[in-house]
Amino acid sequence: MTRSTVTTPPPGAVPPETHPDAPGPGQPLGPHYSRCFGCGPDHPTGLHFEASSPDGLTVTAQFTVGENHQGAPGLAHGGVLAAAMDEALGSSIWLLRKPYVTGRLETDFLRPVPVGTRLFVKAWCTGISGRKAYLEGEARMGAPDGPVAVRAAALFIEVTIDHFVEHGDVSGHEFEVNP
Ligand SMILES: CCCCCCCCCCCC(=O)SCCNC(=O)CCNC(=O)[C@H](O)C(C)(C)COP(=O)(O)OP(=O)(O)OC[C@H]1O[C@@H](n2cnc3c(N)ncnc32)[C@H](O)[C@@H]1OP(=O)(O)O
Repeated sequence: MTRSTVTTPPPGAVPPETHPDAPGPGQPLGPHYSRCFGCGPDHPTGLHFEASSPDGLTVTAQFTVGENHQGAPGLAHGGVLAAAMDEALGSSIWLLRKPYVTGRLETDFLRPVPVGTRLFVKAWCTGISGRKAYLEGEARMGAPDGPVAVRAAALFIEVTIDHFVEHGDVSGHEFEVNP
């Protein structure tokens, strides 16, 4: 995909290190918040991601594009697909068990995605530099080796828990700080 320097690891970036508390290979990652649009089982129209990590560094996830995810009639909305990429990328950096938020998200939309399509999403970290994490991902149609519909690259920024306490509403909610 066409990439900006903002989402490309700079010289000196180091590889990510999976936290020992992260789920083991093949174990489901589970939702970080029950009402998250990406992974929450209690979100009425969300993506209901089913995610795991085959190797402790990559995240693979699946969801089916539904009626509530349309832009043009019968086709997935690009913003929903971008949200799916954001969720997968955020899930992969949460394997480090440090809180990060999306600073920049770049997406290439390569194919239209009809309603009913099962999307196979994959995301991984390409490097860490200080508070900055560099991530890439892709979504394939119908199978893990199906045609690529979306590619993404992102810069995530490490924050403290205070970010969520100060800006969000964490009262009465059970959540993990990142997907
Ligand atoms: C309760 C439920 C919980 C759980 C909720 C979890 C939900 C997770 C869902 C998936 C993830 C998301 O969508 S998260 C939601 C979407 N994202 C957000 O809401 C983030 C909103 N933005 C921010 O809060 C802020 O801008 C931050 C934290 C990203 C950065 O602010 P900061 O902490 O003051 O840091 P700052 O000095 O500005 O930036 C640090 C370094 O990063 C660079 N940098 C920062 N942003 C960018 C950028 N867009 N493009 C390029 N570079 C950038 C700066 O140049 C700087 O580089 P240098 O000078 O050091 O070289």
